[in-house]
Amino acid sequence: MRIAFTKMHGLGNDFVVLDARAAPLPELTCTFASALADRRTGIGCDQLIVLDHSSVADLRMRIFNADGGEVEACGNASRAVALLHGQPARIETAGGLIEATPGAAGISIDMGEPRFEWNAIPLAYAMDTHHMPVAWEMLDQPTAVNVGNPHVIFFVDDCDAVELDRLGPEIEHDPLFPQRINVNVATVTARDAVRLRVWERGVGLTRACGTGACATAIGAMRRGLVDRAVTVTLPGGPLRIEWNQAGRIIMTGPAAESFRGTFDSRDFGA
Ligand SMILES: N[C@@H](CCC[C@H](N)C(=O)O)C(=O)O
Repeated sequence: MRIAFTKMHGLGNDFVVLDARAAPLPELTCTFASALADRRTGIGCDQLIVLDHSSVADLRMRIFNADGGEVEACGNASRAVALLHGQPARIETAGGLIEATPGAAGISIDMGEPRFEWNAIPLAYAMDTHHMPVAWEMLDQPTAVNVGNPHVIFFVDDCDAVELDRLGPEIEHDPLFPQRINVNVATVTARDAVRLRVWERGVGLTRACGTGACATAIGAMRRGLVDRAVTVTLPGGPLRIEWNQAGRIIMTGPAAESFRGTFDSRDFGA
């Protein structure tokens, strides 16, 4: 079966986007998703995004990490999908309904409300999620936030100095996190500015993580380290994050289309 795809990215966090509304797709197995995402033998991406019809929104977005696992939310892909669809757009995800509108500095996404309860992160057992009494070497007392998907955030003096490629996988797979976790290391540089690096669950180090930026901004606001609107600068560039009066997270930033193509599904085990 020949399948059309669009290659897109948000700040270098890249996606292969398939549209099940345009033509039928093969079964979306873990093997198929990870084969497509493989940068040596596949098309290569951080996430496979599949669009489909929705009965509650304008469209539905399914998200598969590079390891093939299906997950609930992806901030950067939300902007990419909104760019493809046009805004305003209401997008159904496994993590909840999100809304995209055109913003002065790119596309704004209402990512919904953050959750902080230990079993909403989720953690394996009850614990204070604001200052978690845990440590992995020099990374200690993180905060945990669920913004549709699970994040743990460590505030450090210099996030560039953290060996995230070594500690990220260890923390991601710690039994404390029954659904695994996205690992964020952040440095607050001003009341409205944060630097961030992310080890993404099911992917590894990425150029940018939209939900990581949201979770980190909320974690920093909750600790009183920053004001209610901040610029979070990732290796791929900046995102503006606001926690508005209604308690909702608004993420604003760019998205871009890279190229379009087709592939034969049999080349990827489907
Ligand atoms: N790159 C994304 C996050 C994708 C999902 C994440 N790896 C997870 O497993 O939850 C973003 O921009 O938010």
